[in-house]
Amino acid sequence: MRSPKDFFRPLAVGAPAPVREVPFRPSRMIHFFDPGNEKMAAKVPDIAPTVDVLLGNLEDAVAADRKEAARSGLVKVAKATDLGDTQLWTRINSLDSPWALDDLLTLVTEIGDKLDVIMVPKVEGAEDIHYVDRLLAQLEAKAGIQRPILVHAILETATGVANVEEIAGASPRMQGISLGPADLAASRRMKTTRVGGGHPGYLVREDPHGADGSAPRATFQQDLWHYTLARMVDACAAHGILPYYGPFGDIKDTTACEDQFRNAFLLGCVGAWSLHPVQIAIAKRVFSPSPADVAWARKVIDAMGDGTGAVMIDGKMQDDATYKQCQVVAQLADALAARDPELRDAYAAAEKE
Ligand SMILES: CC(C)(COP(=O)(O)OP(=O)(O)OC[C@H]1O[C@@H](n2cnc3c(N)ncnc32)[C@H](O)[C@@H]1OP(=O)(O)O)[C@@H](O)C(=O)NCCC(=O)NCCSC(=O)C[C@H](O)C(=O)O
Ligand SMILES: [Mg+2]
Repeated sequence: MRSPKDFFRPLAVGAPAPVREVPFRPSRMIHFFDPGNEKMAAKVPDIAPTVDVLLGNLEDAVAADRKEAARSGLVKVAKATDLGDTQLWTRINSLDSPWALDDLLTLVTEIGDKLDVIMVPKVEGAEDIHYVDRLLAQLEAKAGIQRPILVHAILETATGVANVEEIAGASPRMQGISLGPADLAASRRMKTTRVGGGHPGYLVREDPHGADGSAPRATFQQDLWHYTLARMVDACAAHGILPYYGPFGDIKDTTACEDQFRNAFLLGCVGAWSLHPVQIAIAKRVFSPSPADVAWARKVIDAMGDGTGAVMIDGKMQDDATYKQCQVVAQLADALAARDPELRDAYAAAEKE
């Protein structure tokens, strides 16, 4: 094992120095598109300004005989399009596939200077990240890339969940982790065939009640993903990287999509995947704190002065801990407002009320 002192050393001569802190860049929605699908790729110039992250997907949902078309399509899109301050990510094929190596070789050498983050699917342990880490350093050095490409892992196998803490801390390149509920369900042999979301059979039932115990008993659907998401959020927070909910496959059920995204937001996630244009606005709405919450957070911060002690505001006790909670909301609002003028105006208006 290498010395902890070497953690921030480049893994290849001539590769850029690793980042010491993951930069927080708004990433409320990671918008998936198939770069080999000409119709979808043609929409990129219009979609890019409406999303925080545009992701060229090379893995699942791209048919085996379209893998090369997707890879070369992404190179074409990246070279031809000015994405402004929208981030460009890709999801490469899984490390046990015959395509992953060529994905990395082609993308880093051809468009490495435009790629912000590489999403790696089906990560099972730190060794998967170490493999990608070294290879990226070699390719960055070869291509003369000036800043390190970051790595994002998808948590979508039972082994990956068991090792989530070591995955989160495996490399300074680690930018974040997303939940992949479809592959995870298969890996765990769960009996849901959905991509995220709940299941009507996963519920708790009210105790028997009524005179003879036969009154109708209410049931309450439970969240299949709560345990994994909470574990993932803790692992990410402990290692200073960013957690994301992943995909919601029932495109038509925008209400349940919004609920799933909001649960993730409240639990600590900074974004989710949008698979279809209709999910972009949902993610934007959910992962931006509401103007009322931001105004409240600023009110508490102002009232708390140096952030110590206790005060009462509108009947609610505030102290050092609520001050920190409010700072989380206010700092997120500042970062989003810097990118999103509409949001900036909404936050400013709410503060004046
Ligand atoms: C899901 C889709 C296949 C649906 O596509 P389609 O049937 O074409 O839907 P619509 O007719 O409603 O589309 C309307 C127009 O919008 C364009 N479109 C659709 N999706 C996108 C998109 N993502 N980006 C840009 N443009 C998009 C259509 O081309 C239509 O255009 P027009 O005809 O001109 O009006 C499709 O949305 C899709 O393929 N989405 C991405 C799917 C994907 O990436 N899946 C992989 C991620 S989820 C996953 O891998 C699981 C995870 O790993 C886990 O394990 O949990
Ligand atoms: Mg998957």
